[in-house]
Amino acid sequence: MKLQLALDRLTRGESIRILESVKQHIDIIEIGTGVIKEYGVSIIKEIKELYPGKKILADMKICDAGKYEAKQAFTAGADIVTVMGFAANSTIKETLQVAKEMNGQIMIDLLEIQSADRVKELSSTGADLVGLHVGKDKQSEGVFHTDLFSLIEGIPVQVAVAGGINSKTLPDIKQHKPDIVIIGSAITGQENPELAANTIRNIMEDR
Ligand SMILES: O=C([C@H](O)CO)[C@H](O)[C@H](O)COP(=O)(O)O
Repeated sequence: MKLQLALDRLTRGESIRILESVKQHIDIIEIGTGVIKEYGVSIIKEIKELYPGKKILADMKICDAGKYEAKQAFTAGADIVTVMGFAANSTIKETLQVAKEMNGQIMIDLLEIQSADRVKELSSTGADLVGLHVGKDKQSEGVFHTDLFSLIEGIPVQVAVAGGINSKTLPDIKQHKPDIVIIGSAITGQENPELAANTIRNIMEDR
């Protein structure tokens, strides 16, 4: 199980300060959609250069012009790029093709996808990594719940989970053995991000 740190709603300086304090606890650095919108894809390049040993996920949330946007992120140094599960199959396929050519990976964000049939269809296009995700705005109605795992039951995909996950909800989520746990605010929004990341890592590792 890998820990992905989501850098959202942060400045470049805040992102790097937090990364410096938590780097030993995390496996994947997610550069949030808003951060990419603020600084452009050059922030992907900058963070990859600072942390060459970490996988970088660019949360591009691609929903159209798949080839062009996936290329932008992979060229800048992303290892994984997100594409929305509601995008047209042609968009999904184009991004998967770019990932193959550029030795990267696509994570399909299942935000607001409610049908397992759609996940099956995505899997049949070649997608092998999906994200079960409760969006920031919807978290006021409830954060990530393990019920969401039913969407991928029996479908041969790796799974990431995201949406307000914290040290209290993680133990239950862990029982479902997700491949990647994505955590943002429960680390970046804390007074002591290093302590928060360490606590989360300890839960993941049963320490
Ligand atoms: O993808 C995300 C969201 O859509 C905001 O852009 C977050 O990175 C993801 O939800 C994890 O962040 P937290 O919910 O703060 O843990």
